Amino acid sequence: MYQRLDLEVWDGDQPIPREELLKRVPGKQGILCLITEKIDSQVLDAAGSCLKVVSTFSVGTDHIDLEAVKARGIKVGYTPGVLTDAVAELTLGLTLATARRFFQSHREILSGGWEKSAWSPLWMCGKQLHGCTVGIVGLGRIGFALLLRLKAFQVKDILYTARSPKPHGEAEGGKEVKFEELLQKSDFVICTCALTPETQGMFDKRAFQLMKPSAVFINISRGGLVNQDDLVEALKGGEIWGAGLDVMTPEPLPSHHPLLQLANCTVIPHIGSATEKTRLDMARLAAENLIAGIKGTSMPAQLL
Ligand SMILES: O=CC(=O)O
Repeated sequence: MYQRLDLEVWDGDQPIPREELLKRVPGKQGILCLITEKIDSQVLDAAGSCLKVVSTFSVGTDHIDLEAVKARGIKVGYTPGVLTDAVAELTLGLTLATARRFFQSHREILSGGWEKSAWSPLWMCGKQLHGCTVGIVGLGRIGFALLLRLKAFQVKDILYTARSPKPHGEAEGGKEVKFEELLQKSDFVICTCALTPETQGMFDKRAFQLMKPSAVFINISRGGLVNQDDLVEALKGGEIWGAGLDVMTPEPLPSHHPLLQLANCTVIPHIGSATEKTRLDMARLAAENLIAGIKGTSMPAQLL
């Protein structure tokens, strides 16, 4: 039995402006949003009592006020699973790009630095994964997919933190430790955990001071996990060796931002899940969640 759904689509190049969103949501039964839209009480109230579902085109849901949604009995769909492999691959790529100074090396070619130094034994030296200890903060789907990939690099140890027991992490050779121990022992600290009120700002001055001065810090999760001023200081002061960021605050990062002035910081523009296949799979899943939420049938990926 077919049911007709009327769609109102924002197809601007930029995210929908807040005012426009507030103007368009009244009376809608479902909202399909991106991470660029803050879905809070104001939006939910503007939508009104017809609203049955918020379907986000993302695995992260920190842009949605989940308490406010829950209080109104509205369902939430998201896109876990379909992006795990793309993000795990990107994480590995960013780790290598940071540790082996890909972008810095490229800039050296463009600026004539290579012609000056030629091939020389210590020029552009970085860090290698082989034989190292890697710490994964948050062994969710993406953290675990990363763990599996890291094994192929023959790292020495893989440590991880997790909110609940992760026997599959141990079974694949990882070791669960406390956050502080992970920071102290890891040559690479890779953050893959969700942004929640508990994890907000967890990478602060104290965390960077606990890390080895030779440590590489990677964040592919959310910028809000990091106290960015503390990170800039840690990179400038040599408290850690380098950082690779796919996420930061704010996004987009202004082109004059201090993080972009640091030779030991590799920054890419939140492209973790950006492969053609993955973005299509996310689109399909978000649409299926939306339709199921409106029809009241079971959603393929329901968070609430
Ligand atoms: O950051 C992207 C996502 O949460 O899917």
